[in-house]
Formats: sequence, structure tokens, C-alpha cells
Amino acid sequence: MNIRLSEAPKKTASPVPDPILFGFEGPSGCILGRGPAQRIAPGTAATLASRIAAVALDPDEIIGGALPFDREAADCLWQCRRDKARAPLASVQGGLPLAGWRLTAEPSACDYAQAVSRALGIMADEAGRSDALEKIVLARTLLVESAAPVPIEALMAQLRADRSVTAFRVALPWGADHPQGRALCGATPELLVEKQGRRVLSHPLAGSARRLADPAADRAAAAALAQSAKDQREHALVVESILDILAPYCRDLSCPEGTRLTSTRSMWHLGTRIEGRLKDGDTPSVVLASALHPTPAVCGVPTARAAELIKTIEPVARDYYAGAVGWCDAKGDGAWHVAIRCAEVSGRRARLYAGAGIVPGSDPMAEAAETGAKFGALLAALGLPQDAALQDLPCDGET
Ligand SMILES: C=C(O[C@@H]1C=C(C(=O)O)C=C[C@H]1O)C(=O)O
Repeated sequence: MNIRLSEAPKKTASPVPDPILFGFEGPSGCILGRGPAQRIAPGTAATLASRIAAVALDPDEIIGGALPFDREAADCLWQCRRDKARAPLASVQGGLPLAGWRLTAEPSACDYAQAVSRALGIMADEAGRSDALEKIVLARTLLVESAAPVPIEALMAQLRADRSVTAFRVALPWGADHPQGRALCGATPELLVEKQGRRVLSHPLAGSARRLADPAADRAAAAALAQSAKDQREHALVVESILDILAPYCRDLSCPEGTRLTSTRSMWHLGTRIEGRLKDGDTPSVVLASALHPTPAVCGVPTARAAELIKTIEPVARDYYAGAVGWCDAKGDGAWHVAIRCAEVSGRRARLYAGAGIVPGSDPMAEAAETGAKFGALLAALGLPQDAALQDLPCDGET
């Protein structure tokens, strides 16, 4: 047997903090990967297909985990048993709301708005050039520090209460920096790619509006989003990129329903359902995910240029945020989601991330507010004020 797997986590160094290596629960069901696990030899996107081809999976085993935002960074994929019980991710409620918490915005909403202005300046300077920056997705973070460890089980129970999203958790590599383990936890509304036999499906989102408590105002926000030329442009770039990347793998590929409004409890989005039939039904779903990632929904256009700028503009590394999380079975079937509306949780700390797509015509203050609204789902799940990241807006000197 020719299996290139790294050694299982060493018990003496740092025990697996939780027997669940990864879990996904959403509209298409519940998938749990439980230990004992082996970590697939970590590597970059360039070597993923060959590393996966070298893995022999038993029928009751799956591969699952997280691909980082940066294609040059190492992935975190686990090979483990698929839990047949199809149990929900968690039913424990204890430990929330968080007690004795403190929030630090990194960067502040106002510094974020300045970064958006800078990106818009670059786009304006380059307009008309063939390699001009057309879109960039800029993110900011909120660091939550609490008096007690963040209870992952209870957090997952809160996140899965929104039935329109896929609640997920993935155990991440840990070490001296994270003696209590580390996990990426979130509730993503965005399907990067799902593969069943030859059938392939993607449901990108781009173009957003905050949901409002008043039903009439909420409907008006949705209608304004549907008619926004800026948001439609932002969205079309994502759909074009996914169609271009999937086309060589597919026999047929289409967007039968066109672009439609979709919603979570806290956000409206423009979404497009893309469906296709693969030429080769054995192509592993994780390979398709890696080929597609990062889409312009989380990176930009042109991709490499936007990724480079993101590294220089954003003060906090994305790590696994805006990467992909998912699973893949022995037949290559599986689902991979865009790792957004999430937090990296370790001990008493949770780092929340949120980003927004910037195109010519974007308003820096509106983009800062959009990211503030996108934190809402995680903040609410932690029992913190849902609008905590909106409170320092507008910035001094702005109206
Ligand atoms: C980058 C995020 O979301 C992405 C960006 C969107 C936008 O710019 O409108 C919408 C959905 C996501 O594809 C995030 O939530 O952090």
C-alpha cells in the first residue's frame, strides 16, 4: 500500500483536544469525522492532487478539514472514520453567553475604511490597463477574549440554529502557541463545490446587504441589493471565474436559475446556482475545491494580484479564514464550503473574520458597515451584542 500520510498526532506532545476532527451540519445533512485520525502530509495547493491520489481510504473513512486562504500555505486535512450516527454537531448549551469578554477590532473599522479607500485608489490608477485590479476582497478581524475558555460545543449548537447555513468545525494544527487546541468554527452560507458521482454544484455568493428587524425595511434592503449595479458587477466576476475553472472538468455546465437573492438570519446576498456534469466522476471533490479556491468572492480579480495586495494591506493573516472547509469520501464525493462567517477558537480567545468585495464604486464606510454586519452571526452565537462591530461607525469626520 502506497500511503503518504504523516504520523498520527503524538499522544505525548499534545493530545487531540476533541474526538471530532471536523463536522458539517447544514441543509444537505450532517457529516462528522471522528478520531483516531491521521493528518494527511501537509502541503500547498500545487501538491494537493498528488497527495490525495496517494491516500487509500477505507469505505467508512473520509478526508476532511481546511484549505488555507493562501495557496502557498500548508493545508490541514484529516483522514478519519465517518461517524455513522449522523449526530448533530453538539447539543451542549453550557458556557454561553461568554462572561467577562473584551473585544479588540484589528484593524479598527475606520482603519479598514481607509484600506478600502487605498484599494479604490489603486483601481482608479490602473483603470484601462489590461492587468488592472478589478476587484479585491478586504477583511478585518475582531479578537474576543473571555474570562473562561470559549465553549465550542455550545457555540456549534448556537450556530446550527440558522438552518440556511452550514455550521462547521475543523480541528486545526496546534502546538506550543495553542496548548488548548485550535479549531475553526463557523456558519457559512456559501457552497464552493459539491460533487456526487458526476454531478457537480457550486453556489457562489457576492453582493451583500444587512438584514433589518423591520420587515418592510428588510424587503426594501433586499430589493435595493437586487437592483444594485455595483453588487451585480461584484457578483458576476465570481460566477465567471467559477464557470471558467469548472468548464475543463465538465461535460456540461450552466446556471439554470440565474442570479437570485439568498438570505441567512443576518444577511442578504446575491447568489447563483451553478450545476454541471463532470467528464470524470472520479475527480475528488477536494481537488475541485482546490482548483476553484480562492474565488473572487473572497480574493479578487486578477486573483494573484489581489492575493498579493491582501497580504500587504490586511494587518492580520487570514490563515484558514476565506479558505475552504469540507470533506471527501472514498468515491471522491463530498462538499466544500467557503470558510467565512467563522472564528478561529483557541482557549479563551476567538478571532472572528469578515470581509467585503471592493469594486470601483464601492463606498469605504458602507463596506466597513457590511463587514460589521457580517460579524453579527458569530457575535450573536457567542452571546455578544450582534452590532458590536458597528458601534464605532461612522468614523470621526464622516457622516
Ligand atoms: C468575504 C466574506 O463574504 C464574501 C463576500 C461577499 C460580498 O462581498 O458581498 C458576500 C459573500 C461572501 O462571498 C465574509 O463573509 O467574510
